[in-house]
Amino acid sequence: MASQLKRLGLNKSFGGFVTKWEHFSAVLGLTAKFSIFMPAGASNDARVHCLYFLSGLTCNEDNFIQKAGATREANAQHLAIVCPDTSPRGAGVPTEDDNWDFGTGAGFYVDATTDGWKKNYKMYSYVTKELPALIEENFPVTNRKSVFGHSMGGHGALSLYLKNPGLYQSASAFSPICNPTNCPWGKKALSGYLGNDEADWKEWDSSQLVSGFTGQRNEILIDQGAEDGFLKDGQLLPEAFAEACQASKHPLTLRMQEGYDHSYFFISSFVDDHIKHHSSFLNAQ
Ligand SMILES: N[C@@H](CCC(=O)N[C@@H](CSC=O)C(=O)NCC(=O)O)C(=O)O
Repeated sequence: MASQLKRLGLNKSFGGFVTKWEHFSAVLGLTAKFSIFMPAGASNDARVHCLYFLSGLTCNEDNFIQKAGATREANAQHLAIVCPDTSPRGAGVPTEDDNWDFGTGAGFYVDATTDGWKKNYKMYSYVTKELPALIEENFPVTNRKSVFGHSMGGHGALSLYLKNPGLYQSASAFSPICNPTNCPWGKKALSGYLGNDEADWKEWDSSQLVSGFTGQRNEILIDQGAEDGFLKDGQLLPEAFAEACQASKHPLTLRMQEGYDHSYFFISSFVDDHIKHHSSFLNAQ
């Protein structure tokens, strides 16, 4: 194991292992943490494909791996799961801890360009470039990967997949922020990280990116709780993404799940379906 990684935790789960790590991120300019699940039997002679899970507002590298109950099915499908943090920590921007939906815990998986934020808030480059390189160098994984996420992380999963044709085999999301240029969370984050020119926001909005996607149009799976308060508040806008997919002929399964909310009770109820969805693409060859 390369010396740039410091192990912070180790737990056995369904035959595999969850470990937690700290490293210095050159992209973020700060120490960063991530969790990773490695299924039983993974080794340098038996490398496994990798799922990246992007968490939502207020989360860190622990929420999904501890609360979603994903390790049983990941072990069964012989898939690793990597869970990065949701923002840089301790960047020292004066207002970064003032809001739960902007700044710390709310990096939105973009590369910031505005003064104050642009030095450290580079979660897009961290998740798409630096972290996979680190994982592929230090763990028994292939470079074949897929991405999924929740809420802000659902926006991250869809936008990273659509912005990087061929990088990910598949994408899925739980209650994603589908159209950030048109909802309060998204407008706040995109104006704060990118500035007030709305033309600059479009390249981070999945509902606008889907028409220009040049990769293989593999089916996207979205689960959305019908009783989700953030859906009712107009933060998620799944109908905008469904319309964009229909116009672009991008295959989409959008499941409205009766009675479910925005929580990890909802995520854990359907997480096995998402892991099987990704396995059908990742393990197809
Ligand atoms: N009161 C909540 C509000 C924040 C919240 O609901 N965060 C969600 C993601 S919302 C969109 O990105 C979440 O995943 N929370 C963590 C959890 O473990 O449930 C709060 O302060 O958590």
